[in-house]
Amino acid sequence: MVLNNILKDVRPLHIIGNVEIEVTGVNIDSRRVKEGNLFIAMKGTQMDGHQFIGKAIELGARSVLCEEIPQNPVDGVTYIQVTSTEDAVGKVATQFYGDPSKKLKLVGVTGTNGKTTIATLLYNMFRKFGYKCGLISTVCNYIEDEEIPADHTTPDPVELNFLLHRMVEAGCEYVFMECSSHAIAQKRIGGLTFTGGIFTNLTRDHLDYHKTFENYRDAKKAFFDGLPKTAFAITNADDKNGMVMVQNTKATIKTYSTRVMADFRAKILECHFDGMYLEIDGNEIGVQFIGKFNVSNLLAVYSTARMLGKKTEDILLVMSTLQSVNGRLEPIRSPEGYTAVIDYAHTPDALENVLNAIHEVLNGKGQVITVCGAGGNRDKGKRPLMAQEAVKQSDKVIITSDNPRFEDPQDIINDMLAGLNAQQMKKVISIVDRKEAIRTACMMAQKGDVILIAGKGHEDYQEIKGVKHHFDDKEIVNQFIMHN
Ligand SMILES: CC(=O)N[C@H]1[C@@H](OP(=O)(O)OP(=O)(O)OC[C@H]2O[C@@H](n3ccc(=O)[nH]c3=O)[C@H](O)[C@@H]2O)O[C@H](CO)[C@@H](O)[C@@H]1O[C@H](C)C(=O)N[C@@H](C)C(=O)N[C@H](CCC(=O)O)C(=O)O
Ligand SMILES: Nc1ncnc2c1ncn2[C@@H]1O[C@H](COP(=O)(O)OP(=O)(O)OP(=O)(O)O)[C@@H](O)[C@H]1O
Ligand SMILES: N[C@H](CCC[C@H](N)C(=O)O)C(=O)O
Ligand SMILES: [Mg+2]
Repeated sequence: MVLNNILKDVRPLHIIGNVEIEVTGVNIDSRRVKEGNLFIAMKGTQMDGHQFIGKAIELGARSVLCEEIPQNPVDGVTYIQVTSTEDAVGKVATQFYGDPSKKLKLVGVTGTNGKTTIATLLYNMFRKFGYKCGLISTVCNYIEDEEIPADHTTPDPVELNFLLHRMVEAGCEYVFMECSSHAIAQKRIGGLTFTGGIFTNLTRDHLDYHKTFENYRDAKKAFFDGLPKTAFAITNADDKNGMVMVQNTKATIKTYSTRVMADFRAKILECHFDGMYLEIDGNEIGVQFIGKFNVSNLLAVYSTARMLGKKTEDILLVMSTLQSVNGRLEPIRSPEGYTAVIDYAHTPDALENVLNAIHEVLNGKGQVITVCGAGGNRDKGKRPLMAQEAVKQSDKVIITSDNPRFEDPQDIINDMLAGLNAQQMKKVISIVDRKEAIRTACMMAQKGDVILIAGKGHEDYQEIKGVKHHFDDKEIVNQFIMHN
């Protein structure tokens, strides 16, 4: 593609060189540059991409998009200077890949918890309707049946547009994607055209990155501010920030709620270990999910399907066949009669909700043993709060490691323990080795008890000092259950 065409939506401050050259690819990482690529220099949180311009040219970049043109420009290389490469990158990637989001019905999901659940359930539902679909999520990306491993919840703009382009080529009509707050703040979704957006909820997370709750909220809100008039914005009226999210959007606003008046409503009629009976918009339906928060998730799915033109009866029929998403409230029954539940809860709010869900079903008939930790190099403020939530609704708590990343695992555990008083500490033991912690929980559990293993869900690794070691909560539980 010709460079000038890729630059259609950006406003260059200054250009050196020829813009009529052919571009073979767009790249934000010098290490991946190939002959004829356009290299975009991004100012990151760790490094400044401008320092890699020379390296990118050595590897074959023939054009460079940057905020500062280097002092000694190389002959034969085209330099385009813009005010913000972060602003430009999405627009450039979109053009390079033929504006794929315009050829798809793209729906984005944002909020602290529930994004993966909702996006995955929508993808499963629309495939059951018979459409070709794509999914962009924390667990894995999909182009129809093809699995593409995910590094991030939301990929960088180049990878994202490449994925969407491949989805167009594969004939996909609908794509459901998670929009993380990092991705919105870093404009990874810049240049995309959304058919609709969904807001789940807002509780504390990622304050290490966003610094204040208000910044975090505004990052999420920016997604709705950017939706076009033709799109829909579906928001959770039960969340304190539900209406804040959509107050400046141009899109058509729809609300969902399990508590107050809203466009789409649901309530729980009955609740068992195998599922719930719900009333959605006046219709009764059995679903294979437990937990109040899953009613909100299912309602968000229902509202979206309605906004995408599907009929109530068709939606409910498919909804009753949907099953829990990998690592989200996934039960494993032991022969001794206790149940281990694997869940990805890694925020105080998610822990509270998942424990609520367990108690709703347990109904006082067994003990709850919780195994949890907190991730390293992430929001430290949530650690004591997570320990408090675990203790509040458990009979025993084993505090252990999650992904320590570059921190000392014992320091993270100490941060968690610092949230507890002497009385609460009586319920708690700490075991740094996560495998040992899970084994201990399995040994403690009696018939009728529930072990909650929280924080890692679908993850099949433990990240220690930059290395991902194979580690799968589900695999480990199954091992101990077999050998007991
Ligand atoms: C804090 C954060 O979001 N960081 C992301 C950001 O990295 P960064 O800004 O720190 O980049 P950097 O390392 O400083 O490098 C700056 C630029 O120089 C380039 N570079 C760097 C080195 C080199 O040799 N050559 C080169 O060209 C880089 O490609 C980059 O363009 O941009 C990078 C490229 O897109 C991402 O890989 C990186 O994700 C890091 C690994 C990360 O852990 N991100 C997490 C926190 C994240 O984004 N999580 C959210 C989900 C959170 C949730 O909701 O739960 C997600 O969407 O996954
Ligand atoms: N609507 C909800 N409200 C509160 N908690 C929820 C909700 N949905 C799911 N959870 C809890 O949060 C955990 C993560 O759910 P999910 O993976 O769907 O969220 P996410 O928004 O994709 O998270 P991430 O930001 O890590 O990608 C689940 O394991 C569950 O414990
Ligand atoms: N997307 C989240 C996932 C957290 C999962 C938890 N296991 C942890 O490592 O903290 C993050 O990167 O913060
Ligand atoms: Mg997710």
